[in-house]
Amino acid sequence: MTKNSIAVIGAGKWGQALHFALSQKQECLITSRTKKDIRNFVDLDTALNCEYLVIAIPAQQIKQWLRDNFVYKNQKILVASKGIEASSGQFLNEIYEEFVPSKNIGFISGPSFAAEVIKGLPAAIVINSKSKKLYNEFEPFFPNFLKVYYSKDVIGAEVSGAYKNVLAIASGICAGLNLGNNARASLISRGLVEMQRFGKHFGAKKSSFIGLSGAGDLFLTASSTLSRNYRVGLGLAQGKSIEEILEELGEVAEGVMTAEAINKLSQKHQIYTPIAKEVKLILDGKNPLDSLKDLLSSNQ
Ligand SMILES: NC(=O)C1=CN([C@@H]2O[C@H](COP(=O)(O)OP(=O)(O)OC[C@H]3O[C@@H](n4cnc5c(N)ncnc54)[C@H](OP(=O)(O)O)[C@@H]3O)[C@@H](O)[C@H]2O)C=CC1
Ligand SMILES: O=C(CO)COP(=O)(O)O
Repeated sequence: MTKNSIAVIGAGKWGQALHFALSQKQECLITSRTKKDIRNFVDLDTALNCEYLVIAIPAQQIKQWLRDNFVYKNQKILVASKGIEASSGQFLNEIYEEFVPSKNIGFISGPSFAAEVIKGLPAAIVINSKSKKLYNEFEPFFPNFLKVYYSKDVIGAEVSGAYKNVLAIASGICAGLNLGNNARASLISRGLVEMQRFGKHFGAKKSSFIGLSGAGDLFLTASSTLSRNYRVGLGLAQGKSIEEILEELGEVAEGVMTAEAINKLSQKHQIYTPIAKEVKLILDGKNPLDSLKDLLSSNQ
């Protein structure tokens, strides 16, 4: 293993933005499934030899990717994905811990559109890890335009990052149906309470939901057309099928599969998650306006 070296794995939108950011103060390698014309693009074996890895592969693909490709050599890992595996209902920290000890794993959270990070615009993010040492080692790699905070609340960050994508779909639907700003603000703030309730069940700290990881990322994603998940919601409001929307998008919208994961977990653990439930019903074909009426009307 090459000491003090860093690589990004997954050269999609977020992987490329993180690679840009992490290349400001030192050399940062990057690799991906598909070979790309990016500076310092290397093969996977070279990347896996780095001491520090940042992995930006969509949540639904992580387990298989780790099984097929990952070789643990005591690397320290930052997980950049935001989602919950739908087939198993497993959180990403549970999946990663089968391959890497938890002291070597951290999660990036907070409001951070790749399109802005790759322009060097300022943002604040959080590294969430059981190990403060891991944060101390990763933090100096980040450029000045990214302020990096530390939190121990791995599950709080994971639930926030994943859940806000589902709520962004709901918010996009509300906007697309022209139900007004009042309705959308109600939905977002009730969504914040809903994701906090869900997270609390799995041991998340309440404070994570009012900070950058929770409210910060939710407000960002649920109010901007830069968000893919929000745009999925706009498409659903126009009556497009989810297949058509995802085809047009050509990038991952984690909220789609995470809605399924949350519904699975809510049923199993009896957690009240009405917005995630309606998003899943809409994805399965329910009329979006009927759903929003069911969520927002006083006589329901
Ligand atoms: N975009 C953003 O603003 C942010 C995204 N995130 C999160 O980061 C994660 C990645 O998102 P993003 O980069 O934007 O998504 P993109 O759709 O832009 O890219 C996803 C990348 O994942 C790779 N990939 C897909 N399937 C596999 C697989 N089976 N095995 C290996 N690699 C695979 C692809 O690599 P290849 O091209 O080489 O085939 C693809 O480029 C998501 O969880 C997202 O929620 C988090 C914060 C911000
Ligand atoms: O997580 C994000 C910003 O923090 C990106 O959101 P989208 O995946 O909806 O574009």
